[in-house]
Amino acid sequence: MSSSSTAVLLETINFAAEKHRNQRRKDPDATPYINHPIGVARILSYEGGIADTEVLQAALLHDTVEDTDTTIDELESVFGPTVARIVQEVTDDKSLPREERKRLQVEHAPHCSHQAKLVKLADKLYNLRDLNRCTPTGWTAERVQEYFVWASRVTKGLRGTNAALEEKLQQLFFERGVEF
Ligand SMILES: Nc1nc2c(ncn2[C@@H]2O[C@H](COP(=O)(O)OP(=O)(O)O)[C@@H](OP(=O)(O)OP(=O)(O)O)[C@H]2O)c(=O)[nH]1
Ligand SMILES: [Mn+2]
Repeated sequence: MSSSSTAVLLETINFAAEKHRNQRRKDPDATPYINHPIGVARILSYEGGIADTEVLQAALLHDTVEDTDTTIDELESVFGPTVARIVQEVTDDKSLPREERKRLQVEHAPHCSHQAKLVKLADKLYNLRDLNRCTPTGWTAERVQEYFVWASRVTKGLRGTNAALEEKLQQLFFERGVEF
């Protein structure tokens, strides 16, 4: 693979797009899922000022292991150990019950690497903005509010990682009346 970061990022976007090709978001328009990982990487670059290529790659790939047939070993062989490790850190164990997965995110957030914390901040910021944009199919207003409350608990454990992203998250929690 070329060592230019532009070529590396294009290779990574293409890999993620192929992996998520049949997946859609839960919004009423069934937006292509790939819009989410691209948007998370773009938040890190454009709003967070992050230029670390491996963090941007991990953002692009962050839901491939959780939501597609991709394995951490595959990511390691294609993109190297650092990118694979960051994705591993932000991957939920889908064999666990939902409540347990949610609890573990709150518990683990403060212990993640700086690079993984950045991806987690941008992931939450994207998803909360998406909830403000429209309600996922089948979600009640209560479930949306619960997601904000839970996200604020995860985000508290990520403090001191990126001031710009944390301020934007804080504003979203404030608008919802959620303690942060
Ligand atoms: N807001 C929103 N979220 C959507 C939409 N479509 C898919 N999602 C995904 O749904 C997840 C949040 O829904 P939940 O019901 O709380 O989680 P679950 O799918 O893991 O059970 C997020 O997963 P994630 O990215 O892995 O993040 P996390 O919530 O697990 O941290 C988010 O990306 C959509 O239209 N709007
Ligand atoms: Mn995500």
